[in-house]
Amino acid sequence: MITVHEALTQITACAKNFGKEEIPLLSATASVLADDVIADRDFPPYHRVTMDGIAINTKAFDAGKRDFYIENIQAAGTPLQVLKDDANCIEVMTGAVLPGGADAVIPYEECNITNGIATVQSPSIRQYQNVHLQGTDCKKETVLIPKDTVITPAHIGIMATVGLHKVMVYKNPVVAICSTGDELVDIAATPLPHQIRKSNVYMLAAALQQEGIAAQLHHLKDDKEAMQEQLTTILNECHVLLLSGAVSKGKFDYLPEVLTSLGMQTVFHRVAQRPGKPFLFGAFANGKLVFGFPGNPVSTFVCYHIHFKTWLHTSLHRATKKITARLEKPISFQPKLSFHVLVTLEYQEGICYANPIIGANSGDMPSLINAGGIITLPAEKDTFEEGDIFEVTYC
Ligand SMILES: Nc1nc2c(c(=O)[nH]1)N[C@H]1C(S)=C(S)[C@@H](COP(=O)(O)OP(=O)(O)OC[C@H]3O[C@@H](n4cnc5c(N)ncnc54)[C@H](O)[C@@H]3O)O[C@H]1N2
Ligand code: MOO
Repeated sequence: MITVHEALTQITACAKNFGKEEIPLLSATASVLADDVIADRDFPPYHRVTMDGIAINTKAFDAGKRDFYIENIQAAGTPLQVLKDDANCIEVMTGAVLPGGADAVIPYEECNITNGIATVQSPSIRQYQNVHLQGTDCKKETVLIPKDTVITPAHIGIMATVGLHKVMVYKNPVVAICSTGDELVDIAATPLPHQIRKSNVYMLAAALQQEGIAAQLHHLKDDKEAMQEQLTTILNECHVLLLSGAVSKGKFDYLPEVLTSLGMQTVFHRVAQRPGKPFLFGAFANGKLVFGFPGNPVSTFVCYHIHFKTWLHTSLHRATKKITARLEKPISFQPKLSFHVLVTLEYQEGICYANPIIGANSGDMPSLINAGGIITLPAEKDTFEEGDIFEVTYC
């Protein structure tokens, strides 16, 4: 049985490049940028007026002039005007181009305007006051957002400002999710006493939605031939297959055998971890991958977040969001396995505290309700103290 570290190394080595694609700007949030976003012009692109008022030449003010004849009005969105006489002024609006010949803006609050003359009341002024000078935020051709950045709404705004109505992002893999097991019924059905609803696949589909991936859901019967047929079709239509269940030692856990008969090479089966010990990872010669998560809901959930997300994020050049937190309660754990502990996360006075959620077992779906993250405790130790600091994977 391999360690979690070895499993993650093998999974990372199977990271794939699914190419790039251009998508509409408004569909790009949460995708990963595949090209740098470059400033198409200076920011701001012209000397931008930042207060409504009058634009004057400071030399006239310094020479003692206070009464300025108003030549014209420069509204935002109108072409550049030029002072005909440096002793005059032009009324200007916020967002307008600073008129040629002017080098300061005096807000209306500091002027008196009567009969077309603006009398400046400010005791002193500064050159370029209330002017956002061209190129001071950044120059044309600057890399504004480097590739490999996860796109946020703020980035959408920046891309809109440089005129990108389409964005080059890394292409997501096509993911199929299969539930397995004859005890599982549709979520809309009323289960018989010996049945349960196939909740795990919805949990996986929802987690993938957070990555911007719409996965296809399927169900495999506990029947070898039917499984073989269905898997052949499903594998033809996806890059990666996520399975929940049928990977342990049960009499009807045919999946590993069926997948092998279809040509899958087992990269590893069983990892020294709890939950998720029977986790299966396989690869086909054509590059298609299989993540076989153990069916218990917490196992499926943890294997997705610890293992699949590592593969997905490496493939998509995306960093997995992690923080460090302090253990709020001591934990003891006997078997020599890495222990993935679900935790709640809470901030107190700026420090993040991780409170372990010790569920009944990995079939305890409700233990996921308050889970904010997962801490992976190393197999080499069995006691972990309150206050110990660990890296947390968000979930
Ligand atoms: N003899 C052994 N038995 C088991 C071992 C072992 O090493 N030796 N490992 C145990 C561990 S650990 C786990 S985890 C489970 C994993 O078993 P499978 O991956 O084969 O999963 P199933 O038996 O199909 O299901 C387990 C459990 O989860 C429920 N389940 C399955 N799929 C779904 C779904 N889509 N939605 C909701 N619930 C699901 C299923 O009904 C079972 O209750 O094996 C142990 N046994
Ligand atoms: O791994 Mo099983 O994952 O302990 O329930």
